[in-house]
Amino acid sequence: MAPPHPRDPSTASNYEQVVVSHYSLKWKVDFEKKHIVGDVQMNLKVNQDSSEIVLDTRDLVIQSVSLKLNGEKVQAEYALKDNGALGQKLAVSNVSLKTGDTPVLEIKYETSNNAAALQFLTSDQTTDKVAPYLFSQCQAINARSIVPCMDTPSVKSTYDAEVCVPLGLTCLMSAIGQGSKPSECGKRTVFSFKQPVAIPSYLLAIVVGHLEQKVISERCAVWAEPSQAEASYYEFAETEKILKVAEEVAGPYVWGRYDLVVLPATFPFGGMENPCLTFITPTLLAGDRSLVNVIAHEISHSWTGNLVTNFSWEHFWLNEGFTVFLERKIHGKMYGELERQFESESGFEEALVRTVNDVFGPDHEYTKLVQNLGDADPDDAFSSVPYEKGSALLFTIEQALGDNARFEEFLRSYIQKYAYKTVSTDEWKEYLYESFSDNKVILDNIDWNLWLHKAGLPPKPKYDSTLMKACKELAAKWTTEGSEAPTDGEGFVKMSNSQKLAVIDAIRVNKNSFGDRMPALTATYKLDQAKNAELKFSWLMLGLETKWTPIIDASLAFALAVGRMKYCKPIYRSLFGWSATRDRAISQFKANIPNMHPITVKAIQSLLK
Ligand SMILES: CC/C=C\C/C=C\C[C@@H](O)/C=C/C=C/C=C\[C@@H](O)CCCC(=O)O
Ligand SMILES: [Zn+2]
Repeated sequence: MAPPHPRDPSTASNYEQVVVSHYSLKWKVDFEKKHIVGDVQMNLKVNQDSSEIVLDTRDLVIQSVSLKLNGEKVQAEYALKDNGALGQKLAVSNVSLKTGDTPVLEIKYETSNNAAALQFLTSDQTTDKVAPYLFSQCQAINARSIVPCMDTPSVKSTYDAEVCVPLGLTCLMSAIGQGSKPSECGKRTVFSFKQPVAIPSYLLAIVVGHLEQKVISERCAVWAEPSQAEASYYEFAETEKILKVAEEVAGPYVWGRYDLVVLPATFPFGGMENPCLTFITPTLLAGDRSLVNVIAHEISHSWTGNLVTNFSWEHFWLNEGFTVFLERKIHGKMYGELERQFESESGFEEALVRTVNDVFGPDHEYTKLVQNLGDADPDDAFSSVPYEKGSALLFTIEQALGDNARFEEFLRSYIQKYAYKTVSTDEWKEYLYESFSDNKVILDNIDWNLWLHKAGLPPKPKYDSTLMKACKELAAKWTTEGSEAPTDGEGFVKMSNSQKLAVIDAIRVNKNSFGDRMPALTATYKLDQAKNAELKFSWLMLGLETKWTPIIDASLAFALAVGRMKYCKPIYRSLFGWSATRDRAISQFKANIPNMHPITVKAIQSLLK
């Protein structure tokens, strides 16, 4: 038997005694004051006798708290107490709750105007500049800044919501829309939602803005500001097709709708798997569908993450490593096994090796697969390690077992077993051993302690390098001293976008022998005109790493325009670390703080410490 769960360290809630089964939200979005005025009713279930209910909050102004048991109001006291990096805990005390009780707790509150989960944008800060905009990002522990809650992935609850927004704006949530009606005063619109599948708090999400919908299929649509609607529709037209392949791999899709919303450029991530409504960065609008792998990733979360959820953020790799693995399984089905092998090897070399060796260093705690977060903010530990080390572990196990079809069968049964639940690393491992009891010797050969609990790089899995070989050979022509660099772009032009990226990344790895070839590389491959954000980013980084001064303006401009942290964080890190650019970069960053997402500001500020 897997050992009992250690407590989730990132929540103050007493979820072992009491859980929230349902949240009923009434929100009024106030763009003038940049806050939400909220009323939440929580249906609780008492699992162990308790004299208190403890919730997570962050910067909330609590106006009233009332508790009812069997429809009768009960006397309760409440107090807010500082909880360090985890916010403030709200304890409702002096109550007598018995196992089996189902009390209802109602809290009226307001969010602060620097709520960690929210970015309010003025009209001028949006793409179309016609209306203000609001979006949320609750993962990992920011839901507590928009609603008092049990902010732990180990508690799953259904929710419904009524959200009152200014007339003319559209409100979307991580739920199924139930329509809208004019508010009582007629000056606003009230949108209603229901999420009938129990979700962890980090999947609560809201967007309010001037949005247009483009229908992709019966269950899929894309939402965007009108000027980006057509381009978004083109870019993500394959969503239904990907969803169908995902169902073949992972099982039936249980969430009803799968919509996308293309957010403003300040959105800090590539995508966020909010149920029924994935949030997407506009940096995916490459014009040629070349970055649609992010959609396969977010779709995969509909099973790994949203249905089978990591027990705590210490087991985040169970969300992300599995999702990357599934994303590449889907690509393998769509574009062939060689493509899956190539993407897996690229992920290992470009993301994992770089993060472990260059960003953290091989002894760093955050390079471990299973984390020991203690009272640290889980956001601080976020990196590509759980994504790539996690998926490399699954790749290694699949290869060792030597039967891909059976391993896929195992994935489906794992999803079925833990659907609607949470899972820890020990539970997953125990189920793996149970499923492959006839292959125990093979599993025992895996160095579990090294993979799960040691810092640094794991052994590199054996990939089929057919597609990677061509990239490395082309890159070598640029980095072999004494050899003649290519003078035409022919070989490069014929490659897929991900291969092009692998070429530039391989040059970055061997940049010390690249010399002064940056102008020639840029001109030969027209890299200064790249529309694909991944390629553009890699080109900028190569320029910065080789201290090519013409790259400075383009890098500053990219970091200013793009709030996706995957890009702006390494660019700022590099600019801050180069004496020729440090002062300019710091003043650009500081001047831009009012336009930036609070999560991104915090991340860039940490580079300056
Ligand atoms: C070990 C770390 C434990 C927990 C961290 C959990 C969440 C971190 C938080 O900062 C939120 C992350 C959200 C990520 C959303 C999407 C990613 O897949 C994007 C990856 C980067 C990108 O493509 O832009
Ligand atoms: Zn993900």
